[in-house]
This record gives sequence, C-alpha cells and structure tokens, in this order.
Amino acid sequence: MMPPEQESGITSTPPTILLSNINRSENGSVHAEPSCSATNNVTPFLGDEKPDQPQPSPARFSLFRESLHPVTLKFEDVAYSIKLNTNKGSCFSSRKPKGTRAVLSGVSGIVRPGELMAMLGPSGSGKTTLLTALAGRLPGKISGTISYNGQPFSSCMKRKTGFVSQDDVLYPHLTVLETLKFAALLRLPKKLTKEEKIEQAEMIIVELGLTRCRNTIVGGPLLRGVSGGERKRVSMGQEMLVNPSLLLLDEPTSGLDSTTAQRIIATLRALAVGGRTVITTIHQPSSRLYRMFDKVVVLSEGYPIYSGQAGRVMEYFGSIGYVPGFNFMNPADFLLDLANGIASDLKHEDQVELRGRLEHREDQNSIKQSLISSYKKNLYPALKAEIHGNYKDPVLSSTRSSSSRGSEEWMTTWWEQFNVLLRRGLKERKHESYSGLKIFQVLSVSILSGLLWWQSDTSHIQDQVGLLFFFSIFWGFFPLFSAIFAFPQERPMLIKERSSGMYRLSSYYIARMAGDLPMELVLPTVFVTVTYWMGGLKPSLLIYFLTLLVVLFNVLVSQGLGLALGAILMDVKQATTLSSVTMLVFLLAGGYYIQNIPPFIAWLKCISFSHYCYKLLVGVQYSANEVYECGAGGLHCKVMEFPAIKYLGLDNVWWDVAALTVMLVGYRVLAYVALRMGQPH
Ligand SMILES: Nc1ncnc2c1ncn2[C@@H]1O[C@H](COP(=O)(O)OP(=O)(O)OP(=O)(O)O)[C@@H](O)[C@H]1O
Repeated sequence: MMPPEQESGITSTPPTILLSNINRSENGSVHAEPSCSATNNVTPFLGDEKPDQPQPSPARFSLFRESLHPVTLKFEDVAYSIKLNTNKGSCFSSRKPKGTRAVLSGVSGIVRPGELMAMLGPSGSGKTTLLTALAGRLPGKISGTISYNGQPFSSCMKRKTGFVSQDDVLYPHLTVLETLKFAALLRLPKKLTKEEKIEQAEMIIVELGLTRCRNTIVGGPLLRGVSGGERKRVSMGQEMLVNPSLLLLDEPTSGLDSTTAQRIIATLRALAVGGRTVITTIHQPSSRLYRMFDKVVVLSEGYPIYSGQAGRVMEYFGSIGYVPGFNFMNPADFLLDLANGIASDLKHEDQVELRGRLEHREDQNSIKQSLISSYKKNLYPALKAEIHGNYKDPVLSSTRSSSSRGSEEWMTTWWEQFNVLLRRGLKERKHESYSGLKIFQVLSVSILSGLLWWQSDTSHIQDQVGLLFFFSIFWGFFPLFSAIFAFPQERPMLIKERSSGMYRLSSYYIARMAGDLPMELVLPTVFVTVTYWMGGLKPSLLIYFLTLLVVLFNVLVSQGLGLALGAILMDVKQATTLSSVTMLVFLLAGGYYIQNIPPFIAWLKCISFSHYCYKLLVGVQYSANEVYECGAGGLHCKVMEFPAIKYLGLDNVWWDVAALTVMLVGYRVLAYVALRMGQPH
C-alpha cells in the first residue's frame, strides 16, 4: 500500500530550513517521523529573507538546541460542557444556570513530534475549545484524558508549550523588535545573558521574515502598525522564542491572503519537521495547504467525524459511502461540507447498498448523525488502540514535578521580571501617560483655577478653604478614573503571559505600580505648583511642600482605589459607574458642603479619603492662633472658629495620616488579591 502522502499526491522533498536542520544535526533527541516530509514548492518564512539581509549563521542557533523535547500528545474522549445562564442584562435579574450545553463530545486523537495536525470544522464546531483544552488553558472541568508523553499537563509542560491565540494579544505601541526582545528577556532562561536573549529575538525576526518591519510599531485596531500577517508572525515569534516542543495555534491564517497563509502553514510545517508537535485550527484551507497537514481532526457540532491521517480522508469517507461530486475537489471543502451535513456534491456509487444508504440521508442532521456513528464504529476503535498502543512516548527531560513550585519554576528572577516589565510598561504607556491631551487637561484646569482664585487671601477664607477642598476632590477623581482602566485593559495580555508562565503576578503588579508612579506624581505636582502660587495660598515654601505632599498622598490612595475597583470588577463600565457613585459620596461627605450631617450617616466621612486629605490641607494651611477678617470694620475672628474649619476639628492630624496610610496599603493589597483570584493558576 502506498504511503498516505503519495496517495494524496504529496511530493516528499525535505525543505531546506535552517531551524529544522540545526535541530536535527545538533539535538540527537529530536524525533522525526517518516511522514514528516514536506512539499518542496513552499517557501516558508524561516530563512526567507533576501540575500542582502543578514542570515542567521548555524552557530547562532545553538541557543535553541537544549530546550527541544519531543512531545506526544494524546487525547481521548475529550468532552466539555458550558453552563447556560439567563442573562437579562440587568443587575437585578437572576442569573440561574439554565442547564449545560455540550461543546465537545468524545473527541480523540494522537499527534506525535514531527507532525502537523489541523483541526477543521464549521464555525462554532468547537475547534478553539479543543485547542485551548489541549493547551491546558481551558477553565472548568474537562472529561476524558489528555496526556503529554503519558503525563498530565504540568507546569513543566506549560513552559514547553507555545499557544498563539486567534486574536493577537500584543502591545500596540511597541515595535516588532521591542515586542520580541521583551518576550525573550522574560521567557528565556536565566543562564543566557541579556545579549544572548536579544540575539535570539533578532534571529526570530530574520527567521520569520520580519526584518523589514522590525522597527515598525505593532499597532492595533485604532493604531496603524504592521500588517495582519506580520502581526500574526510576531505572535508566532513570541512563542517560537522559547522553542516550544508543543505549538498550538488558533486560526493563524484567518484574514490573510492565500500566499501569506501558505507561507505561515509552511513555517508551521517546517517547525514540525524540526521535531515539534504542531496543532492548528484552520477555517478553510486550500488544497495546497491541506497537503501540508499530517493529521486532521474534523468536528461537527463538537462531535468528531474524522481523526487520523490527513492523506486518508478520501479513502475513509469513500469507504463509508461519501465521495465528492467531482474528482479534484479540495479535501478541506469536502470535509467542511460533510461536517455541515451537506452531501449534495456526492456522486452515487455504483454499489446498490451504498446508493441505498445515500438516498436515505435526506436531511443534514441525519448525515451528521451517520458520520458520527461511522466514526465511532470505524475509526474510534483503531484510534483507541493507537492511543493505548505500544508506541513508546518520549520522556519529558525535566524531572521537576507538576506540583513543584518556588523560585526554580521561573525562567528569570523576580528582579529581572520586575525590571523588564517596568521598562516595557514605561515604553508602552508613555504615549498614554504623557499624552498631550492629559497634560493639556491638567494644565488648563490648574491655570483656570489659578485665575478663578487669583491671589485670594484670608479675607476670603471661604474661597481659600474651597480651593483646598477642590485640591482634594480633583486629585481624588482624576487618578481614580485613570486607574480603573489599568487591569481590565491589560487582562488579555496578563492571562496570555501568565498562562505561559512568563512572570510572577507580584513582579507584574509591583512593576505596574512603579511604572505609573512618575506620571501620577508629575501631573499633580505641576497642578499644585501653578494653582498654589496663583491662588494666593500661604507664600511659604514649607507649607507649599506640605500641601504638595498631602495631595500626592491623596493621589496614591485614590489610584489604589481605582486599581482595586478595576481588578475586582474587571469591567470598565461597571468600575466607572461604581467609582462615580463612590466619589460623589466622598464629595458630599467630605465636610465642605454639609456640616450638619445626621449622626447615623456621619460615618461616611470616615471612609472618605477626600475628607482626610481636605482636613490635612486645611491643617497645613492655617495655624491655631491665626485670625482672619470676618466682617466689615476690620473685625477679626479666629480661623479655627470659621464654621467649615471648626467642623473639621483640626486636632489629631496623625490619625488622618494613619487613616490614609491604611487606605494606601489596603486598597493596593485588595487590588492584588482580586487580581490573583482572577488568574489562571
Ligand atoms: N465560555 C463560553 N461561553 C459560551 N459559549 C461558549 C463558550 N466557549 C465556547 N462556547 C460555545 O461553544 C461553541 C464552540 O466554540 P468554539 O469557539 O470552540 O468554536 P470554533 O469551532 O473555534 O468556532 P470559530 O471557527 O468560529 O472560531 C460555540 O457555539 C461557542 O459559542
């Protein structure tokens, strides 16, 4: 019998791909299956740069060779259900589960090192869900078994797995080089020097044909950057950096022209030939692309209708009575039609028995049912035997157990992670933090308030106290509303990077805090400086500095609350609504507008950081024996007797400092805990 490649007309000339050659020559452990040959008419991105561009020398690939460990992935009877909720879109509507819906049912397969497996099926058939389950990233209970070299998914396996999601989760303001450089610094082992890690990133750029756009920003939906295909390759590059033994990609070709799609699949093919296990979902591959797959799994509404050699599909479906209507039909189109329950292109076989069977398949559901039962009857037993067969799984070289935790588990030290994340955050967010709009906003408000309160003195104490209250409110609102966006916006990136074990949550969190600090402190400093001196507050450097200090303290507390609300709700809309209500309560209970609050609700001021800030600002501005002009005819009154100040009661300022300190720490701890609870483990 002919090998499947020949049956499906595939020519078998190994591609000249640097990466696979190096792996094969330098790493004896790489497993190459006989079926790993590739078509010879495909130019993958690996090493496809023009001759005048620097080509990676084989010696430079030596960084790669140690971490490739062949992985055989087996999955058997994988099933997954989602809970259905009633969602009436109201906070008050009940969200009781309405039952469950099966997304995957009894899917099995086996893919070995050196093989490229494709998952095909109509939209919504469960491809992404299966891929995510195989990548060990699917939350909830999955039934069936998924094993990696005979073992369950572990933290060790996590680091050997590359996962490229359908949506490219990348920082839009970083260039291609920066994106890959930061990923290299975070993901490559600490035994490599910084220069070696950067060299690795440069190498990936050359390999993936990204040299021309290495200094172009990645971009996003609202920011023009590299093209869709280039962005996809950057995502792939981030995963290839760690030389994953198992690479999973969700629709890497969607939205790309056929040539680019072809080159991406050729790149995957080349990576598989180099000894990796590669699995990809794909929507509608051309027959040229289809020929590059070794294995295919075809899903129909979560049920498998085929799982096995890509070159044998026609033979199999022919054997159960399904043959395409014309001879040169793209196998992928044929499979998708079948998965949709469409058999209109089928030409009836001569055999009476088969014809009879075909004529009875009138509607799509019965075709699907028939295909599912045929799979169970004809394919599943052989597949099961193969999964449980005598094939000896390669052994994962790492001796670390899945439960082992601690510093050994991380590729880089806490400090390195913090450093890289801080630099990356500053680079990515400098556009946002130092945006002209934000600076204009703060400057215009400060100048306007400076003009409104122009050289006010104690003869207008009511106005001065109002200015101090405005300080506390403006610098309560502004940082709060900036901070609530932080974690909801970064969530996809955090999930992606934490799922591949790139860094600790604590290093990310502290780096985020530290990265926000400069801007959080610069803008209020500018504001206070302008408004303080224009507004005619006490012309004393000491009092000015103390005022600034109190405002900065307030900013940090308010930012902490914003971060906590964002992290708890992880939804900008909800967090913004809650923040508005909170700040309104703080504004009213702050002690400026109302001084006769009924006792049963007076406690509100105790939880208002604006109240403490306002109290401290007034305490700093006025001394106990100070007097002000309180009426016509030069009448002087004690400042402490002024109703708004009297209400505040300026004694025990250290209690106010202590309250703000508790809030400063408390909100940030709360934000961290909320973030940790929402994290994949
Ligand atoms: N968390 C979830 N909540 C609700 N429905 C879900 C969830 N996850 C998956 N589904 C549903 O499960 C089905 C399979 O989804 P999946 O994304 O795996 O399909 P797919 O084959 O990858 O589709 P596509 O090709 O369009 O990306 C869909 O009907 C989807 O709506």
